[in-house]
Amino acid sequence: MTDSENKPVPVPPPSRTSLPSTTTKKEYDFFGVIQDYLDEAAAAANLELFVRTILSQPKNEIIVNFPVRMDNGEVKLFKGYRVQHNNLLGPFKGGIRFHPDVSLDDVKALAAMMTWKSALMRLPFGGGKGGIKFDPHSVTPHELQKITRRFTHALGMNIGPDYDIPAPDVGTNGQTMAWMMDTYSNMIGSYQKQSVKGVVTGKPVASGGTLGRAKATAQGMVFCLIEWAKEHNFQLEGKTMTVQGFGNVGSHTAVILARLGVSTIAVGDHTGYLFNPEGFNAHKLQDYVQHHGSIAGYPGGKPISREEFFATKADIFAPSALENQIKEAEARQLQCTVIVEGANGPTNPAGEKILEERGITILPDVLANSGGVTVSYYEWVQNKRSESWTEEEVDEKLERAMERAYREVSDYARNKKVSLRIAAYAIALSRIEAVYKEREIFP
Ligand SMILES: NC(=O)C1=CN([C@@H]2O[C@H](COP(=O)(O)OP(=O)(O)OC[C@H]3O[C@@H](n4cnc5c(N)ncnc54)[C@H](OP(=O)(O)O)[C@@H]3O)[C@@H](O)[C@H]2O)C=CC1
Ligand SMILES: O=C(O)CCC(=O)C(=O)O
Repeated sequence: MTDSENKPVPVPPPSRTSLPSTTTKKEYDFFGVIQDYLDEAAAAANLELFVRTILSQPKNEIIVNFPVRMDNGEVKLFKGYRVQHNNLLGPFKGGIRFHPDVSLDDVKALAAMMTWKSALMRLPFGGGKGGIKFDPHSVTPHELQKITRRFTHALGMNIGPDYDIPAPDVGTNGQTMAWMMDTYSNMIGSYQKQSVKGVVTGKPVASGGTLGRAKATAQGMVFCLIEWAKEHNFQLEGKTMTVQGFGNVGSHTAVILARLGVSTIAVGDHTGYLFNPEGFNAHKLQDYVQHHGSIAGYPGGKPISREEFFATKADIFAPSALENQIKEAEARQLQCTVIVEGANGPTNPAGEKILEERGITILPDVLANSGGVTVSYYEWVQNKRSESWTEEEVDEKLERAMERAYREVSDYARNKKVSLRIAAYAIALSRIEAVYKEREIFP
């Protein structure tokens, strides 16, 4: 094939402005960024315009306002979202975020990314995402439970084990999923009041969760990094890493990589950043965060500024907090060889351009963090079949899935001369397109 045959065919602009946003314009247009990647990947994959048009907006955007009586007797109104982007390949699937910055447009971006992730990983799922706009750190455990249950009740039949299956994301965890499952089961579960385990994934193991889901996103990132390292003769043992966000994804990444001889020398969360040139004891720090809620006050590191954190020389950077963290300034400061995106959308396009110019590799979110939804699928299958797989079985399956996905993305990127991110999007889009075409939805 000649280079000119490989060139993306220009296609007309998409219909992204056809539907107005229902939220006020934010400083960072996350959904717009995801649409720009969609355009770029659509051109690389020579995607039919009708497919791109369908995928440019979510199928359903659900907004619920629901009241909760707080511990002091006051009734507060909360705003929750569930965006169902696409369900061509299977039920809508994706996490639930509790965070003060949750907005409809951001949830739309995250829901679209779930559609690409599921397709890339060959899962029989589509994409969805949800959230509630509030700070889970600012309420009591009792209030948190009531907010979760009220939200689930407000969503009602908009979720379901064969329709739309939530999972944890920022600010939520296995406990949140157990409350959601219980509320849904009580609401829907027939006269026998059966547990509808498959309505959510990421549950605690005793409540029908799978072994290996808690660490799955991090484990998938590590498998992806190992594949990249093999391809580039990059010896992981003895390398250093910095991690932004020390919750589920960030802390497990540090713990798993520590076993492979990678030392985490700087970490950060919303309370600040810490540096330890000798390397943190990732296990101890994870334990500390689980008991104290953040890294603040951890005795094993020196407080540093955000700028110092980004300028810390380390071989690997694992952004594992929120979107739009690596902008132009951070991209210039970073001194790593490879970035493994645990967070969704941590690098903005301006930052990405600079990183590319500087020769820093990005293992993109839709590939690198797809271990979470992949193991969620394993959990859903176990729930359907009333099975319990061992952690080894789960890890082995995940390893094979990540190896295959990495190979496909890396080969595509090389052949088509596009970034790993655009390659991952393009592969996903082509799979979705093939199904739309086979089903001949516009006869
Ligand atoms: N959980 C999963 O299975 C998956 C998660 N992801 C993505 O990974 C990322 C992290 O998710 P997860 O680990 O589950 O969430 P958690 O809530 O467990 O952890 C989030 C971490 O990010 C930190 N953080 C929040 N805001 C900031 C900020 N402004 N600056 C620095 N740190 C901040 C939090 O700090 P603090 O606790 O102090 O607020 C916390 O340490 C998200 O982008 C999510 O979408 C992707 C795939 C799957
Ligand atoms: O496990 C899941 O279903 C969703 C994980 C998720 O929200 C994500 O990959 O961003």
